Amino acid sequence: MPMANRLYNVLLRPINTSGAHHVQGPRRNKARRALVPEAAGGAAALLPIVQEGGRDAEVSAPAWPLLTTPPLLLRRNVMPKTLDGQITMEKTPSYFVTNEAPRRIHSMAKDTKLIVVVRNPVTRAISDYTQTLSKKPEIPTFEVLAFKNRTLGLIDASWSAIRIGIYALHLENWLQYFPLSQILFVSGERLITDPAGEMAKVQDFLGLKRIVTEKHFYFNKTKGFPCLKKPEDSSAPRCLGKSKGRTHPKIDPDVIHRLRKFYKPFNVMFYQMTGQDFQWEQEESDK
Ligand SMILES: Nc1ncnc2c1ncn2[C@@H]1O[C@H](COP(=O)(O)OS(=O)(=O)O)[C@@H](OP(=O)(O)O)[C@H]1O
Repeated sequence: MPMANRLYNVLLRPINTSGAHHVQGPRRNKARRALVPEAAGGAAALLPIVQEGGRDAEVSAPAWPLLTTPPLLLRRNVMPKTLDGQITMEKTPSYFVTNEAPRRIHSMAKDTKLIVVVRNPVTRAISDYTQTLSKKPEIPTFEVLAFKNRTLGLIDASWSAIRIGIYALHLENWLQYFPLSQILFVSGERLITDPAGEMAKVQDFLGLKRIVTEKHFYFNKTKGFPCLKKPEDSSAPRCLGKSKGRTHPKIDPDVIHRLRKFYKPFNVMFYQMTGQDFQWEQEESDK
């Protein structure tokens, strides 16, 4: 591995339900670490930090799982060594909702920085469902899965697509081990409307130079999302893959309304816990 003033090893393992990035160093007492759980909010959209950072700062992106293979054999043993001034990132979507993840990560590296990408939990649930539907077209409709008893309006909070969006519940678990100051919450909505703005926050949080800026993005009309501009040494601009930014099925507005009501108290709790208002109540419609 080449020596460099700044070198980021990024461990990526997208699953699309929630995600995490881990930044760790070789001599553990000195090197920087960050771990980033997210909740199907678009963690992959943070990749420009790796891609562009890599161009200026030698980034390598091997794919290593971290916590998903039990026991956590402390993956740092298999993660690449990181030198002082380097950052190793790890992204495993299920971290945020895995009960034992905070304790394990804390025992491995308590100075790990966490980045959580969150979006409106109603949209997140539909996105999650859309992803499953693409792999298993025979599953029941969203409207059927969302309820324990539709007549009574009883939401099925045990369905993972719904449960993952109860962010306050999951965050409580993380706060037993990590202070809020060690966690950055990225808005999945702003990641789409203002990718450079969210990226600036991420870079500041990680103590990086703002390498990824507005000049790196453009809005791709065909994709319907921001994409990275064509790099000088490449022929094609880079959008995220086909599995990111799928068209969602049309969901019964009444079901959307009930889900919004269901999530509201949890969202409010989440805003209070994080000190950030994500304004999910103000959105008029979901995709
Ligand atoms: N730039 C850009 N391009 C495409 N998609 C974008 C982008 N920024 C955010 N998003 C949103 O990311 C959503 C998918 O995120 P995931 O959580 O599945 O990503 S990951 O699996 O954790 O990497 C994906 O959700 P869906 O629209 O439901 O597919 C997008 O809304």
